[in-house]
Amino acid sequence: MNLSSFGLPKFTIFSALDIILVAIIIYQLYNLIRGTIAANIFIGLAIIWLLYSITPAKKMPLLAGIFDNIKNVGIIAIIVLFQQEIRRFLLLVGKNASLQRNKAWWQYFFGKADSERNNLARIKPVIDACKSLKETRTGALIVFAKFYDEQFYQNSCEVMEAKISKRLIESIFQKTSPLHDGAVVIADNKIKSASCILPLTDNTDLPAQFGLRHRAGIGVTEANDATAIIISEETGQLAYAKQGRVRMNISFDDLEKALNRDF
Ligand SMILES: Nc1ncnc2c1ncn2[C@@H]1O[C@H](COP(=O)(O)OP(=O)(O)OP(=O)(O)O)[C@@H](O)[C@H]1O
Repeated sequence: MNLSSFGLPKFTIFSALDIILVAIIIYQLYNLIRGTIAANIFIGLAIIWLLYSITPAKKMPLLAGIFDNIKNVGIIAIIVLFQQEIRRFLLLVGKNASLQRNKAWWQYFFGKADSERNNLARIKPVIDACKSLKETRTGALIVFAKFYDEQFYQNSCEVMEAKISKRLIESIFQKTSPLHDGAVVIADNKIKSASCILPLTDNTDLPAQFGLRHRAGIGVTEANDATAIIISEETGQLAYAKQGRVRMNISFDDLEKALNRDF
C-alpha cells in the first residue's frame, strides 16, 4: 500500500534526511539555550505566539492589532534577542566541523595515543596550576576557547602568545602581578592573552555568592564557543562553566575529564 493513496506526501530518503537534520538542529538549539536566560525569552515568545494564534481577530481587534505589529518586527526582534545564541550556533556549525575533521585526520595518521598525549600536554599544566591556586586561595579565571575570536578577545586583553606552563599561569594570577585582574585565555595550544575583561552573564538564577569573576566566567561561555575554570578567592573552590551553565565545586578528576572532553 502506498502512503500517497491516503493523500499523504510520499516518504522518500530525502524526507528521512529532512526529519533527521531538523531534529539535529532543534537538539543543538535546545542545548544552546538550555538553562540560560535565552530559554526564558524563548518561553516568553512562545506564549505571545500562542496568544496571537488563539486571539479572534474580528472580536478583539485591538489585541489582534498589537500582536500583528509584534509579528511584523518579529524576525528582527528574534535576531536581536538571540544574537549571542545565533552567533554560538553558527560558530558551532562552522568551526567545530573543521576542528573535528582535523582531529579525525590527526588520529588517522598519528594514532589516538598521540593526540591524547598532545591533549594532556596542554591540560596538565593548567590543572597543576589550578591545584596550587586553590591551595593558596588565589582567585583565577581561565578560559579555554575552541576558536580564538580575535575581535572578541583582543580588544580587552594583553596579548601573550605564550607556551602553556604552570608557573606562568600561577604568576599571572598573583595579586602583585599587573595582569592578575581579568581572565587568561587559552586557545590553539597557547596562552593567547591575559587580563581579559569578559562579558558578564545576565542570568538571574545564580547563587548569591557569585560575584563578577563567576559572572564573567559564565558570560564568556554564553557568548563564545568556550569553557571556563573559575577559582574563587573567597572559598578556593573550583567551578567549571560551559554553555552558560556552571558546575560548582568540581573535583580535579572531573575537571580533567571535562577538559579532555570539551577542549
Ligand atoms: N568582566 C570581567 N572579566 C574578567 N574578569 C573580571 C571581570 N570582572 C571582574 N573580574 C575579576 O573578578 C575579580 C573580582 O571578583 P569578585 O570578588 O567580584 O568575584 P567572585 O565571583 O565573588 O569571586 P571570588 O569568589 O574570587 O571573590 C576582579 O578582581 C577581576 O579580576
